[in-house]
Amino acid sequence: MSEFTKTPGWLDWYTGPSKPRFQVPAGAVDAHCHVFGPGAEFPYAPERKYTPCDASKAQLYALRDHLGFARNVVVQATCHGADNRAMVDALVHSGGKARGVATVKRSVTDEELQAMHDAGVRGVRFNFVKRLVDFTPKDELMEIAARIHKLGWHVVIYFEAVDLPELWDFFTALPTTVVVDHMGRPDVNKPVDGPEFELFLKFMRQHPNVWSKVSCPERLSVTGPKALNGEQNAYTDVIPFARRVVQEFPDRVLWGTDWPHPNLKDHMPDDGLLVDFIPHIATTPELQKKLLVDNPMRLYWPEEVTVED
Ligand SMILES: O=C(O)c1cc(C(=O)O)oc(=O)c1
Repeated sequence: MSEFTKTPGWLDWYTGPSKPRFQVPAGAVDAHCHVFGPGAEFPYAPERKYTPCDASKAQLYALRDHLGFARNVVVQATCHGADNRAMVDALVHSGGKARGVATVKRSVTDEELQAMHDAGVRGVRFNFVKRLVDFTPKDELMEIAARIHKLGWHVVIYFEAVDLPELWDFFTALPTTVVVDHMGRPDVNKPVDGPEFELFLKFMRQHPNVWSKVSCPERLSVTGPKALNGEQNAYTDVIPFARRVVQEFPDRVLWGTDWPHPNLKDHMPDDGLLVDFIPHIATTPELQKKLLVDNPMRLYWPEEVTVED
């Protein structure tokens, strides 16, 4: 029994997801998902801002198989702080089918970084969403970025669209590949060709080292409809934003389920229907293969990618 009590109102992940109608290409990667604990084995961090339900590696990998994916990228969830044991445990029990993104402090040693690398970690996450984490000084983050750069890792950044102007100089000074979580959380009430999203597109246009996850429509959508009850046209208000990014930057986009969907307040999506969202944003087989196979393989399993000449 876990000693942890979930945050009031916590929504658990959806049990019994539907089988997607959209068949993902062979070798597809779910490039953004998490494990939570289980808390009895991997305690949640004292500094966490929420206490989730448990979501184990076995449950994650069962979902992977059910949805037709081949691999996962497990991103350290903020409820585990900089204690990466649950995520690393998931990687080492994946049979080489999972890579990870860690959260580290400046005090992390080179030996610890190397051990994480050996387990399959290939990036660190810098989080600027105030409801999720306390502020880490930018000079500390820059120091971490310089160290992980030497390992060939990248930086994953999570922030809200309104904060991009303030964070611009820091982000554009990062020496690594930079992967933006959930398209920088655009306000989809605003126009797709308005100044806020234009700034994000400019960020990607001017900086070829910046990639984006076109994930989390269930989090960004205001008007839905929700991915529930067989809905094949879910989250239509998010489609123009994600489609725009996929079309303009087809070689720098990633997709992930975001399972087990931390902190959703309104509904918990059927993950099978979330997969059916993909062809609405990557509209051709070529774009789908880049999004789901070629791009994540290049970033996370480059040693398996054969370069065609
Ligand atoms: O928006 C969120 O609440 C959220 C939280 C986390 C996390 O707690 O790590 O990760 C995500 O990708 C999204």
